[in-house]
Amino acid sequence: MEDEFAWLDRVSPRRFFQPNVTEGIGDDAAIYQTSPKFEDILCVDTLVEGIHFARETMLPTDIGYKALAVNISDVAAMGGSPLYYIVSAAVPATWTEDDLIMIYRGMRELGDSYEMDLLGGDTVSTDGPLVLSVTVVGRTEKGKYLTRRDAEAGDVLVITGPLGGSAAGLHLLWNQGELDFEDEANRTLLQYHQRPDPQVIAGRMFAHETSRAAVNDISDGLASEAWEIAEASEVSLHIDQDVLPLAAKWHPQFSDEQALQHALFGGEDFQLLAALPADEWPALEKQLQTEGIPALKIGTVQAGDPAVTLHAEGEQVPLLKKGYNHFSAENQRKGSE
Ligand SMILES: Nc1ncnc2c1ncn2[C@@H]1O[C@H](COP(=O)(O)OP(=O)(O)OP(=O)(O)O)[C@@H](O)[C@H]1O
Ligand SMILES: Cc1ncc(C[n+]2csc(CCOP(=O)(O)O)c2C)c(N)n1
Ligand SMILES: [Mg+2]
Ligand SMILES: [Mg+2]
Ligand SMILES: [Mg+2]
Repeated sequence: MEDEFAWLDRVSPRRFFQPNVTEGIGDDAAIYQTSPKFEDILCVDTLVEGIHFARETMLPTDIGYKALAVNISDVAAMGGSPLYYIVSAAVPATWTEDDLIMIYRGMRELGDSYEMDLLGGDTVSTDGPLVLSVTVVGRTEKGKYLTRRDAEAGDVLVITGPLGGSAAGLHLLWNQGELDFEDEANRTLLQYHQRPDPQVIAGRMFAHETSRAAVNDISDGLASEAWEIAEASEVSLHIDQDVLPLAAKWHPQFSDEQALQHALFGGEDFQLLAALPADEWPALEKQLQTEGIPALKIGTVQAGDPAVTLHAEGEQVPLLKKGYNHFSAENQRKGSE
């Protein structure tokens, strides 16, 4: 298999039996209406040992925290609040009962902060790696959910915070023999990788404080997620390289070019990327700042065939639709080592 999604189209149902489904396969999460006031949000993401984490890169508490965080991030990208979660764990003999308790402690730490309830799950043994699959249910007010389809020419393109921190943190973990965990600059990058902060408040603001917004969370890298908005909305996105908030910009270990590559293609940052009407941005920016969210305008939306262009020093370069692909030759090799 070379592509994560080519086959999906062939198995996607062409119609729904249930009349209350409003969004099926295709966005960050599914949406179905459950009451006159609300729509429910449903999503699942999986973390696999050796692919998403390793014993060397994450404590059991971090693994649990991140397994839930990546799902809350998809709820945030739909403009909702997370409510419930269930967990499927495939556990090899190399992981102890204490490890599992710590994984659940990490999940609970984050879940409690959102007043989410753990409602169930499933546990099986495996002779493969540890696999954790978390399903989250969230909710948003009727008609208020956000898709990737609503970007229009003239919009501003906004990001909720620094990019590339997760990839830089992972790079430190793998490549820095004696990593100084007391160093503040290192700790910041490790935190981005090990305990990403899903942008629920920002997602709620995009849903409620704009007349329209197209939103995606950054799991596979800015380039890849920008392309998803460009394709779903049939617009051309223009990103200004000089204003991109690079998480590793001031870290002595990374060159500016490395920090940029991590931001564009690294992934797992879990910031929200949003396109919204330009005249609504100044007021929203102030509201986001009041909440302590360092959101920034990083570009614009223009009419044209789906494309993403990076502007730097008077030059424009097309940004490749490159991001983390589970089935690329590179990642296949890594997985089988
Ligand atoms: N195996 C699958 N079966 C059915 N639908 C799937 C499957 N894998 C993905 N999807 C659907 O495809 C869409 C895109 O999934 P994808 O996992 O890329 O979204 P995401 O969670 O935003 O990204 P990431 O997994 O990188 O965090 C979603 O609507 C998802 O429900
Ligand atoms: C040990 C280890 N090696 C590599 C990575 C990097 N990584 C794994 S999956 C992924 C993209 C998001 O996945 P998904 O599309 O499933 O959300 C990235 C950037 C990691 N986190 N840990
Ligand atoms: Mg997503
Ligand atoms: Mg997913
Ligand atoms: Mg996801």
